[in-house]
Amino acid sequence: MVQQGRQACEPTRGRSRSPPRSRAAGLIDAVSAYPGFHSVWAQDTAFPMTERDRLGLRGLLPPRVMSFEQQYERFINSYRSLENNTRGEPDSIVALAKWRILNRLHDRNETLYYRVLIDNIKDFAPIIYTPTVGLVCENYSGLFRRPRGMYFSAKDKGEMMSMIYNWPAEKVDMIVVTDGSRILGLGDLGVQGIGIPIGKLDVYVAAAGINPQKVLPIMLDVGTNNEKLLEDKLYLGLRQPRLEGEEYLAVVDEFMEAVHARWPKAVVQFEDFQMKWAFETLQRYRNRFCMFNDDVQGTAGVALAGLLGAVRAQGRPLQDFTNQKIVVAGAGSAGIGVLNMAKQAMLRMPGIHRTGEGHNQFWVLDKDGLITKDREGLDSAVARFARGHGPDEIPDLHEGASLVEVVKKVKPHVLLGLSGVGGIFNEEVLKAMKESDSPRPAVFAMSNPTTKAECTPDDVFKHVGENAIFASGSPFGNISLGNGKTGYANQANNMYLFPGIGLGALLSGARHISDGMLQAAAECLASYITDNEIRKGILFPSVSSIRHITAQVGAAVVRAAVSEDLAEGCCDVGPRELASMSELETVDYVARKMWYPVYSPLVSDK
Ligand SMILES: NC(=O)C1=CN([C@@H]2O[C@H](COP(=O)(O)OP(=O)(O)OC[C@H]3O[C@@H](n4cnc5c(N)ncnc54)[C@H](O)[C@@H]3O)[C@@H](O)[C@H]2O)C=CC1
Ligand SMILES: CC(=O)C(=O)O
Ligand SMILES: [Mg+2]
Repeated sequence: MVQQGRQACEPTRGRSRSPPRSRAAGLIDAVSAYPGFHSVWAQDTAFPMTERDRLGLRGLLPPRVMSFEQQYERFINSYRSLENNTRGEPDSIVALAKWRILNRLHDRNETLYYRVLIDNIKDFAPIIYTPTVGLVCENYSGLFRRPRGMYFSAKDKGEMMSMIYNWPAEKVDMIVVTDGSRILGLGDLGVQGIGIPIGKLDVYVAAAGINPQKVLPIMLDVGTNNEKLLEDKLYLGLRQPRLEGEEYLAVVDEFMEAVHARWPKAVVQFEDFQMKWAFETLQRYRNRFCMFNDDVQGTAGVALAGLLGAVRAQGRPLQDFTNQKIVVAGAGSAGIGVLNMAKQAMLRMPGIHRTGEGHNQFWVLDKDGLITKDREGLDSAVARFARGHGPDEIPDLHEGASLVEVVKKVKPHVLLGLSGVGGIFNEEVLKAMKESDSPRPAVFAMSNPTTKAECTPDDVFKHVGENAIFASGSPFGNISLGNGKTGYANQANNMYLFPGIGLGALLSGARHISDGMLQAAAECLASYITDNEIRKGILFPSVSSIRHITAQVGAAVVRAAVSEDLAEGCCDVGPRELASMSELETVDYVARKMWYPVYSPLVSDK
């Protein structure tokens, strides 16, 4: 019997990942056959003597057997020394050094890596996720040492159905796939975008307790339009312009069919696709496969939770959401996703049926300014939110009006940025927000990574005032406002939701991921924060509680799937058992399903 980690579901026994059952010269063969193998089963100096004998490792390790705790402490000490030794160096150098040390740990001992990550998620999320993951993607070809995940390229057309069986693990539960076309706010990074699925799946392991042997990061390399990368001698991707139209869709179709054929129950998360493909693929696959688009749907839920928090912070009842004036800078996949979900939420509020679909509390800007009905060639997804003219339109703003003009005239309750452009909430814009009609003006600078944030918390508390509420996509530190007061720098990132959406979808065995499941996830996050925290300006819980939050969100998603009759169950728990669970029992069930990293005997006598 082979084990690693602790999880209620049976651990994966992959083909080449299966550890040897007797004296294992085979261990070495397997290590060379697949580079990920070693780190999955490795315990390094913690291998007990009995296992060293059985695995043929006696003499290949120093004689002293260390405990897991000692290895853990040794790593944390090295990490802290690195922090001390790099103090004063440029941020990017320090961040990459930290990423390297963590990545090396991952490559040699996955169990220790994930334990360190889970226990220190607040410290390490900014390294394995935003903002450092952005820097890693920008430099990926140069940083490359060993592969993680799978790569399907335009040249693999017709081969994907057999290629998918090259992945050595027998079972895969969670897949994050990108085509690298819009990596954070950094644009087209081609094959180098693989860093994003890797980072998102590390968050899945840490937050949702998905067994790392059952996750699969995937890059669909359909070329790149990034000239700098095409000219870079080290660039690891296809050197050709991006496929477009039917040629592009044929690649994604073939990939989705291949995944579904091998792992019909796997949840597929689409990540960082440029807007046109984000929406097109979502519509194309969402009723056929268990998939979702994190940028469109995960972000929307997190933003909605923040918007509802901003209403509560004003001391207003939630129904007052329908009267909130919201200015959104960015009409891309994330911005439009947020607007759609916020609009749906408004339409569900009591009283709104009077005005219905025509009710428009949003002012949306893109790179050409305010979007009005005068704009030519508007995409239908955006047109829904275009402002009109006439006596009902107060204030009357012209097509293409600038952000500062819009903020000055609208006096919004919330200013939300998903533009991918750093610094556009400048001093003039923030000073205009001071005149907001809200007693707690809210500014959400949600673009990533940090360099692309529309503003910083310092700017907000300085120019908008101490009553302001701030949230950003990448982490910032809180601000001391003097007199013992704190300006809270909330992190409004889809990491609060996607792990719970994925885990809930998986455990419910849902055929697809419905709007109701996504809405349940958002409402669960929104209700997580207490009134007392909200009054202080805290809209989102600490990242340190992410595993707890994810259990709650996951359970909310399971229950929604059950109530919509979409759940088919998972492992040995069927839909009837899921339906019979109370709310608390569902949370408990979801939490018990989470994998937790501990060493287990690799070889037992059975
Ligand atoms: N905090 C979070 O959880 C998330 C943050 N994001 C961030 O949101 C940003 C945008 O992502 P997508 O919508 O997918 O990109 P996108 O490329 O689809 O859309 C960007 C939009 O911003 C507009 N824009 C550009 N310059 C502008 C300006 N000066 N003023 C107003 N609008 C401007 C563009 O015209 C476009 O409509 C990225 O930085 C991404 O990292 C995305 C998903 C989740
Ligand atoms: C957080 C995220 O998904 C993004 O910035 O694209
Ligand atoms: Mg994303």
